[in-house]
Amino acid sequence: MAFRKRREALRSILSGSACIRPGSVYDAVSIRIAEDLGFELGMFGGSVASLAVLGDPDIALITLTELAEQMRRMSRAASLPVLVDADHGYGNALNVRRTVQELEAAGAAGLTIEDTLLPQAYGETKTQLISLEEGVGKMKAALDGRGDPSLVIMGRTGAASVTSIEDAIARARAYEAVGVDALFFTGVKTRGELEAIAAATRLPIVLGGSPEEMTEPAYLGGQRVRIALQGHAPFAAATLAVYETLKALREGRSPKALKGLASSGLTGRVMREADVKARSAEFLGLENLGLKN
Ligand SMILES: O=C([O-])CC(=O)C(=O)O
Ligand SMILES: [Mg+2]
Repeated sequence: MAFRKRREALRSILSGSACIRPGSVYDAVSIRIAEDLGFELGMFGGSVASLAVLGDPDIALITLTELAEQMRRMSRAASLPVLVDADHGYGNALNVRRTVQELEAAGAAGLTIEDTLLPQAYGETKTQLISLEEGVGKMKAALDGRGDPSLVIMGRTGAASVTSIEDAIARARAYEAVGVDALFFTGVKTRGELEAIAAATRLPIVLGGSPEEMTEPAYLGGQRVRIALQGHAPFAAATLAVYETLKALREGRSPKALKGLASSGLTGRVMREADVKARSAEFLGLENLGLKN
């Protein structure tokens, strides 16, 4: 699927009336699995990008080049539209513009730019925000960096849990006014807060994590929430699986006695083996490569 089609698919989620749950993806294998399971959208979180690429926590150590390269690998592996968490845009507003260009070229369907001060400032233990004015400059730069008008640009704020709901609303309205496509909120804790946000804004809403009282899709859809994240359990599951497998091997279990491994059928699907087989027959003159379907 051409990148534009992926972006249009994300746009149609945003302009619809339902709230969807994206699949958390972080590499070529996870995006193919999410695509095969019928997810409408992949979410490439900054936290899992950092884990998958560096094995490090989410503290803005990953570089734009590393993030974009991982996105490019996913874009090649599958055609599922992906929303990328582009953190603070890897610097000031001029860096944001470059970030948008790189992620667009890497095939992202959409991306978020947030107003968190990153990396963490010296001596500050709590999350800090940049000013509303600087946030607006970043959103304008993001829109200016877009070459394909179908690329979705979301303004993201965590103000709800850092300063106040009023501040989150003021920031969202300012980002809305400069032309972002959607508003992404983290730290919204109650239905009352979400309803205040929905009443004061007009763009589609994306929620990055929602507490128990806000998980009902019909309720969320009614508040203009079009995408609600649900964490990054797949990465945690994969980590445990690798841990348990290596531990069992280290303890002397024979590879044949291991549990919880992907079947050859599942591995073959993930590798798109049937396609490889067909291409090998056509281009290499190999009718039987011995590949399993
Ligand atoms: O975007 C998300 O999925 C939430 C987030 O900030 C991260 O995981 O880094
Ligand atoms: Mg993040």
